Amino acid sequence: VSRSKGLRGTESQREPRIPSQFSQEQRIAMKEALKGAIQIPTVSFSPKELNTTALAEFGEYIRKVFPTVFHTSFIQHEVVGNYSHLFTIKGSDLSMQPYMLLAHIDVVPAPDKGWDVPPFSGLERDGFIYGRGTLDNKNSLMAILQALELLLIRNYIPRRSFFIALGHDEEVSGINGAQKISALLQARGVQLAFVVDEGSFILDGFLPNLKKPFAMVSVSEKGAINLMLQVNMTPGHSSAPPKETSIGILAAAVSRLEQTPMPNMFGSGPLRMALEQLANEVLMERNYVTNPMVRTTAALTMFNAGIKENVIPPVAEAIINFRIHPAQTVQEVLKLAKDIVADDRVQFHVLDAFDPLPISPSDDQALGYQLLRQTIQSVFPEVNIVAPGTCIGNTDSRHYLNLTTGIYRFNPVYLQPQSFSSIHGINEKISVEAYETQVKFIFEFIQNGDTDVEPVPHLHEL
Ligand SMILES: CCCCCCCCCCCCCCCCCC(=O)N[C@@H](Cc1ccccc1)C(=O)O
Ligand SMILES: [Zn+2]
Ligand SMILES: [Zn+2]
Repeated sequence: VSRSKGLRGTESQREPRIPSQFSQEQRIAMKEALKGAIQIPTVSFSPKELNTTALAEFGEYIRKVFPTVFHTSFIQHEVVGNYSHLFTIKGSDLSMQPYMLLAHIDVVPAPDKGWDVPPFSGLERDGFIYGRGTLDNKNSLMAILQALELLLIRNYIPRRSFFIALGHDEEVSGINGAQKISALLQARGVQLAFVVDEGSFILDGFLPNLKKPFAMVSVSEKGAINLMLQVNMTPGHSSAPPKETSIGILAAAVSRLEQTPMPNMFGSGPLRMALEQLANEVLMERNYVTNPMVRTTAALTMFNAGIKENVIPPVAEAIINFRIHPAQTVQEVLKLAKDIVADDRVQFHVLDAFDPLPISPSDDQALGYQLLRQTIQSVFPEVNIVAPGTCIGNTDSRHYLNLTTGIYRFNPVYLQPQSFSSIHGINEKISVEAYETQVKFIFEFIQNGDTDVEPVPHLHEL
C-alpha cells in the first residue's frame, strides 16, 4: 500500500515514450471495435458445449480489426486448441525476461430476460456500451490488442518481449485454451517474469468505512471443491413413508452447511496488512460481496432426487461448490464440512478440488506488482491506495503456475457493487470513457514494461 513510485522510470528507457493520446477518429474506432466483439456470441455453456462458430468468427474478427498486430514482423501469432490465440511479441533486448497479458474470448450465457438492451447487441446508451463480456472479459481482450495496434502504428518496438494469451474456454475451466498455451510455452522453455489477468478492479464502495476507491491487485485466488453429497436409502411405496427419506436427510445436511458459515479468517492471507487498516471485520462478513474475502464459502448449486411422485426415492444427491480462503486447504475444509453435516448416512464424493493459489510477491522487488502500481498511479492519479488482495473466483491465470511465481489479477476499471452484480448477471456494461482509459492503461503498461528492473524503495503508508 503506497503512493510513492517503486520503479525507476524514463531514465532507463532507451526509446522516447509514446504519449497515450488518441485522435477522435481512433477513439470512435476503438469503441466500435469493442461493440463488434460483444456482438459475436462466444458463449461457453459447458466444457463440451462451446459456440465454436462464434469462436471461429471471433478469430476472423480480430484479424480484421487489428491488421497491424497480425502483420508485424516481430509478432508471431498462433492458434492453440483450435480457438485460443497466442501472440509472441519479440522485444529488442532478449536479456529482459518476458511477461504475459491474459484475457478470455468466451462469455457466460445471457438470456435476454431482464436486460435493458439485448445482451449481444453491443448497443451504446447514455455513454455506456452494453452487453455480455463488456466487463468479463472482452473489454480486456480488445483493450490489449487495441493498445498494441495503436503502439505499432506509431512505430513502437518493445525492448522487453511479451506474450498475449487469449483463452477460449475460461468460463468452463480453461483446459483446452490456457492449459494448452501454458504447456506449449513450457515445452519451449519459456519462463515468465509475471502474468497479468482479470480478477480484480478498482473497488469503489465495497467497504462501508472506506469512502475512497482503492485498487486491489489480486496476488492469489481462492481454491475450490465441488463436493457431491449422496444419501442412499431403501426405496418403497409413498403411501407408507418411512420416518426419514434420502431427500429429507440430504436436505437437512445441505441446510446445515448453508446455515453454518466456515470460520472467519479475517487477518489471514494476502489481504492481511491492507484489510486490518482498511476494513471492519464484522461489517465485511455481513455483506455477501465482501464475505467471500474473509472466509471459505459454500454454495448449494445442484440438487437431484426422486424418480416418481409415489416412490420413496432410493438416492438423493446435491453438489456444493466451496471456494477456499487462502488460509485454508481442501483437506481442512472437507473436515469442517464433515463435522457440520455430522451424519454418516451422507456420503462425501469430491468431484474435483484444488487448494488456493500461491501468493505472488508484492514487495518492492516484485516487477509485475510494481509495474501495475506505477501504471495505476499515472493513469488513475486520484487512486492513492493500491493493495494486494485475493480473487474470489478462478481465472485462466492458474494454468500458468508452471511458468512464473508472479501472477497478478487486475482490471484497470472502476467497479461498484452494482456493476459487480452485472458480471455473469444482467445489464453488464462499461462506459465508453472507462474503456478508453483501459486502452490507455495498457498502452502505458506495455511501455512501462520496457523499464529496467531497478525497484526503488518506498515508504509504506495508507
Ligand atoms: C477488501 C475489499 C473486498 C471487496 C470485495 C469485492 C470483490 C469484488 C471483486 C470482483 C472480482 C470478481 C472477478 C472474479 C473473476 C472470476 C472469473 C470467473 O467467474 N471464473 C470462473 C471460472 C471457472 C472455474 C472453474 C470451473 C468453471 C469456471 C469461476 O467460477 O470462478
Ligand atoms: Zn472472466
Ligand atoms: Zn466470467
